[in-house]
Amino acid sequence: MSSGKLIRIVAAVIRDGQGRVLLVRKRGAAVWQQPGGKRDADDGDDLHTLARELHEELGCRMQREGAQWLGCFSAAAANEPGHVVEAEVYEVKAKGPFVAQAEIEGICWVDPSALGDLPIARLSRESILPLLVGVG
Ligand SMILES: Nc1nc2c([nH]c(=O)n2[C@H]2C[C@H](O)[C@@H](COP(=O)(O)OP(=O)(O)OP(=O)(O)O)O2)c(=O)[nH]1
Repeated sequence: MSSGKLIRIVAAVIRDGQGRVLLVRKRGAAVWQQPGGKRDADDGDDLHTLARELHEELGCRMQREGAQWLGCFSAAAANEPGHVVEAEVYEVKAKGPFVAQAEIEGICWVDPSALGDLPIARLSRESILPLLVGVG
């Protein structure tokens, strides 16, 4: 993808026992997206970024063991017009409860095969959630 400024993030797929996927909506944002975010200078690696972001957003503890890299995907960024988001995406397990923290307005669990007309960021709707249909 060539247009726009690039925002690099690390994003998480967290699933429940029924295969539903956890999405978050940031305060003031219109669309649902994967938990995660930009790397900090102090982060040792992608899983460190993810564990920090998941704790900040959801108050949960991520397990590094068993994390599975799903790929690197790009789309028009949801909350920053004119920017492109590029995400390293990992499926991870985390110990809940999952509770929306300050910067998060809400959380929801979606069935990737039945998204309906829920407003979902393009990266998730077009690249990440389709990978998960009928898997696990
Ligand atoms: N975290 C995340 N961001 C996404 C996804 N899809 C998507 O377009 N984005 C966009 C939203 C924002 O424009 C940008 C990431 O910003 P962010 O707000 O999540 O990152 P952050 O928490 O580290 O940001 P900041 O508050 O420190 O600026 O990428 C997604 O699935 N997860």
